[in-house]
Amino acid sequence: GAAVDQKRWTLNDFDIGKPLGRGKFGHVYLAREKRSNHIVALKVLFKNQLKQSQVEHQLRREVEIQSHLRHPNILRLYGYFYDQKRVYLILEYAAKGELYKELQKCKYFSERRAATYVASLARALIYCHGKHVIHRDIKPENLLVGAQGELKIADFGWSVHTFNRRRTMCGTLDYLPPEMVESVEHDANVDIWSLGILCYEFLYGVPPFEAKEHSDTYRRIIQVDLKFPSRPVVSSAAKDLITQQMLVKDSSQRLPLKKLLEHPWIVQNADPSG
Ligand SMILES: Cn1ncc2ncnc(NCCc3cnc(NC(=O)Nc4cccc(C(F)(F)F)c4)s3)c21
Repeated sequence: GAAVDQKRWTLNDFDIGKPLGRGKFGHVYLAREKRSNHIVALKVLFKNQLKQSQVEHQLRREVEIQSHLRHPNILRLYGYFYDQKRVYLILEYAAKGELYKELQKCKYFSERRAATYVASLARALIYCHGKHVIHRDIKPENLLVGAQGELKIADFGWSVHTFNRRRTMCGTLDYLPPEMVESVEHDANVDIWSLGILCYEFLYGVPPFEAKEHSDTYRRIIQVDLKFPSRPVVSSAAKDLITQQMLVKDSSQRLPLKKLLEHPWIVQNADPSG
């Protein structure tokens, strides 16, 4: 609630629990806010690393953007605080952890599970785009799973408000659409491309343009050099959605997210509760 946002937090307000994961800039811990017993995730970032990488402005933008986003499939950022050496992000705790670990464990997802996740992501992105926010870094590492198995998009460290579309390269290459790889102007349609990459990866266990060398991935993206392995067997409805509607080079020809939710493959396979 409002109280959570305005209060000046300090580390003393929390009991720190087990580590949940480690990122490039710091670790994430399970934590409990002492007064409310509210369980949260606490991401600890080291100021000197943020300074070295000149990303402080991105962090401020993330906190600003996230403070206005409220959606069941978007991980909440409740607030932040800092001390001498560190910045702390107070985050919603996703009890079932990182989606990519689940994907590694079961190699690939069923069409029902993949469609359910894609529909949840589409609803979250429709909500973000409605607020002129594009995430730009939709990949399994940024997807978490809540206690009821629901998907949560996390880490808006690369998100921007669409009025200032930036051209910097961001995140891993695998999920970037041609217009970002060619670093031309880009808009909310970049997230539809990334959702197409994710849909492919949910169904096959690997992203479609994966290659040993960056230069090969780059070329495969630009050429939309898409191949479907013969195993696992995937319905033609799913393949049509990916090839005809999402991984389309001309960003204006990609299926609008609202239409995606009406696509037969989604309607027939996605669990409506998300
Ligand atoms: C692993 N795990 N398991 C359960 C669980 N529950 C909740 N959270 C978890 N993990 C944390 C997920 C994150 C959410 N938001 C983030 N935001 C961020 O990391 N931002 C950020 C960092 C460094 C630099 C920049 C900058 F400056 F470049 F912008 C921005 S990380 C969990």
